[in-house]
Amino acid sequence: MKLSDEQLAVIQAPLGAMAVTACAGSGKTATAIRRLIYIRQLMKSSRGRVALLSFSNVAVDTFNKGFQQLAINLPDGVNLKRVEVDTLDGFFTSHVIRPHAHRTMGANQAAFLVSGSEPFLSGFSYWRDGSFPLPIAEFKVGIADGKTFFYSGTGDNHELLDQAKALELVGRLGRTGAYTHDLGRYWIYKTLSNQPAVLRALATRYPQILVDESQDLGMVHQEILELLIKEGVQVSLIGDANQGIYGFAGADGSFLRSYSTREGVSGFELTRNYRSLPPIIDLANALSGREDKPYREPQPGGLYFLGYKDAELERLFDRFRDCLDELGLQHEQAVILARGADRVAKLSGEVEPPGRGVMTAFTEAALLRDQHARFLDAFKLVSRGVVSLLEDAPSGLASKLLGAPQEEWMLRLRRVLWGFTRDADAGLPSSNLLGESEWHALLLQRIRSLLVHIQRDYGFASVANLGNKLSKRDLRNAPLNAASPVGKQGPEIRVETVHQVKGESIDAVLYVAKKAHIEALLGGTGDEEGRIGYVAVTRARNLFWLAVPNSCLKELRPKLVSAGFGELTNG
Ligand SMILES: Nc1ncnc2c1ncn2[C@@H]1O[C@H](COP(=O)(O)OP(=O)(O)OP(=O)(O)O)[C@@H](O)[C@H]1O
Repeated sequence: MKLSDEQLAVIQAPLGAMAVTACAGSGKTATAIRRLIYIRQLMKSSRGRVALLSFSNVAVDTFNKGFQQLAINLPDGVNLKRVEVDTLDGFFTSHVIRPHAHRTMGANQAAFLVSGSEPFLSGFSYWRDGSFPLPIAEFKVGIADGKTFFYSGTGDNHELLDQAKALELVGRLGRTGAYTHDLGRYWIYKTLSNQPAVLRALATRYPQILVDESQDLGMVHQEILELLIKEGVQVSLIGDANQGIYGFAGADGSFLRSYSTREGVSGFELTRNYRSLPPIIDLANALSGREDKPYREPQPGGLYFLGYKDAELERLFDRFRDCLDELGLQHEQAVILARGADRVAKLSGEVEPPGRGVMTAFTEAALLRDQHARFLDAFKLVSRGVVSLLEDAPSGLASKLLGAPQEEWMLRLRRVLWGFTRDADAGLPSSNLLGESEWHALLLQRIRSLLVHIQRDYGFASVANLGNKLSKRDLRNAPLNAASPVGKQGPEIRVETVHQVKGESIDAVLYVAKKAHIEALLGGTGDEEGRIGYVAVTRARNLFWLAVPNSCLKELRPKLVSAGFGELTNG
């Protein structure tokens, strides 16, 4: 790969804090990895480490793969052991929460993550006059002028909580050692603020931190980074403010936008889009007001719109598949996008997991594993299911298994449950099997032997009414993954929300939109709905199809044509 001058300028800049504003498809991944290695080279024999932090495990995997490839050819002198890639939450969990937060929380054991569904959390609900109690898992944390506050809801729909009441609940939960995802950030901030030695040690160990996708940094993450900056850490931000689509979660992109104007921070730009064909970049430029340049030469593909109605989605998908075949694009390299999870479920004709109670957990886990390769979600369900079959499991066991257990026996048990979840041949049976006869019989047999193993090695007996709990009464004698008789078949191309494909490059995108989404897309990146449209458009390498409801086709046609879309007529 021949790096551009802009990419090289970022990679080879002298040591120091930087703000890199980059367009979609500009090779942030390749640039960030090389910068990471270059920083470590500049640090010479210093013992300090460099961390590259991002938001998703997928991004971390991509960075790690790229890093491994480059690392092979590096001279021995580069100290690659002192280079780390992690998610922001993963990084702060291992360096702050797990080893140190319990002291600030007042807990007598290491902190552990709870998902929100644990029964014991019902004792930590926030009671409001004349309304339902708010579960503590719905508490969100903000920071203004260095003071933390608790709220619930999102965006304009948020509700500031009674701070004294909320703080009492958070503190009481903290004393048990438990924290929810959102409260984790609160405890990181509190731990670093209240234990200066921990902050100092972290800053000494990681004098250089790069944050990718930094438009998604929320208020609390920003304040955590500010603490490190004050302590001398050089923080570099890389991101694209036009792709900020987590405003509802408190990330408004302002940290990235203003960072380059700070004293001591150098600003850089990446303005060449390596991903998309020129017509797609023209639209992205028009939406964002940028003038990014294409790298690829024109070739068949581009931007098109067509009408659809919900009753005829199959026809829409057929046409899309035909077009992929004509262009020689693989169906696996294409995606169908929708705005929300409900819509995704409808478009993909998703199969409802059959069963009740613990059986639903196992059937859903098998479907998640086999239909979506969502192993972690499947593991969570299997863990909860299995723990609910144990007579005398310690309280919070399922949550501890999902978090980061420290006790050796729990780590072993977690490995056993992971093995059971992943292995369709010896563990959780395949969802291709007939539900009532084959799948259920195998599940029962394997769960029984798993429980025997757990009793022998860990001392937990299983519940008495196992047969009842694992009843097959809701299973049909059809493959578990077969649609119910009234259900639809799926489109055979993966269907995702726009948020799920953030960061990806995809050959062909079909965005099945509603009128409001199209208007927002055409309105540009000034607001979050517009940025969501922008993210959808800029995932596409060769082809972007916008499916427009027939009911508003006439009204939107002129705007779409003037934005550069070609129309695909019916027939
Ligand atoms: N110098 C280069 N020459 C050729 N291809 C490049 C170069 N730099 C990056 N690319 C390619 O550009 C594509 C897009 O890169 P990448 O996915 O890192 O974009 P990104 O900046 O993260 O985009 P987004 O923010 O939209 O997700 C990748 O296929 C990558 O291999």
